[in-house]
Amino acid sequence: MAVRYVQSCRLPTPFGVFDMHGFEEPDTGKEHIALTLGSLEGDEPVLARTHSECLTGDALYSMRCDCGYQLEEALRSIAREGRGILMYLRQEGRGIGLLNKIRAYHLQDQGADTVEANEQLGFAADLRDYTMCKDMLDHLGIGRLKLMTNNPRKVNALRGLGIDVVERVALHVGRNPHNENYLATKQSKLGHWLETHQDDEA
Ligand SMILES: Nc1nc2c(ncn2[C@@H]2O[C@H](COP(=O)(O)OP(=O)(O)OP(=O)(O)O)[C@@H](O)[C@H]2O)c(=O)[nH]1
Ligand SMILES: [Zn+2]
Repeated sequence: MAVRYVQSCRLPTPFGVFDMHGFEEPDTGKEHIALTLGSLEGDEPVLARTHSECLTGDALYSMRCDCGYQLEEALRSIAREGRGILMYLRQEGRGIGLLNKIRAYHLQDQGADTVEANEQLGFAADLRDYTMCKDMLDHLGIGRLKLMTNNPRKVNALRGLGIDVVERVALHVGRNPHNENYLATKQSKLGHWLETHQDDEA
C-alpha cells in the first residue's frame, strides 16, 4: 500500500462543490488529495485528472508552464460533466521538489531547457511515481478512467499499475509567450502530445 486513507470533507469551489479525500504515504508522510464530484459508482468511465503539484503555476499564477491553466480546465470539465475525479499529487517539480525546481528554473533562465536543467542538477528528467493513484482509486471504487492529459508516460504508468485508462482526453490550454519553449521541449524530449489538432494516440 502506497497511501492510506485519512478523512474526507466538502470543498466548495467556483466550479462546483467537490468532496475532498485526504491520503497519506505512511513511509514518507507525504500527503495527497483527491477531489471528486458526483456519483462515481458503476462501469461508466470516470473523467479524471492526475495533477502533479506545481506551486508556482497552481497557486502563484506562473506563466512559465501550463499547470495552473490545466488545473482550472480540469476542474471546469469535471463540473461540466457532473462527475469526475482530480488527484492532486504532491510531487512538485516532476518529483525534485520546490527548491530544486527553483534551481532548475535558474538554469533555464540562463539557457538550459527543462530537461537539461534537471540533468545538470543530477536528476532524471522525470522522477514521478504514480503508485498512490491505484490506492486512491481503489479506495473510491473507481476502475475505469477517461484521463485528461497530454503526457504519454502518465498514461503508460497508470496502465502499468492496472488502472483501466479507456480514453485519453487532450488538455491543451495556457500556451503563452513565456511557456512556448517549455512546451516545445515537453513535446520534443518528453513526448507530450501537444499538437493543436484533436489527436487520439492513446
Ligand atoms: N523539474 C521541473 N519541473 C517542472 C518544470 N515545469 C513544471 N514542472 C513540474 O512538472 C509537473 C507537471 O508536469 P507536466 O509535464 O507539465 O505535466 P504532466 O502532468 O506530466 O502532463 P499533463 O498531464 O499533460 O499535464 C509539476 O510537478 C510541475 O511542478 C520545470 O521546468 N522543471
Ligand atoms: Zn507548472
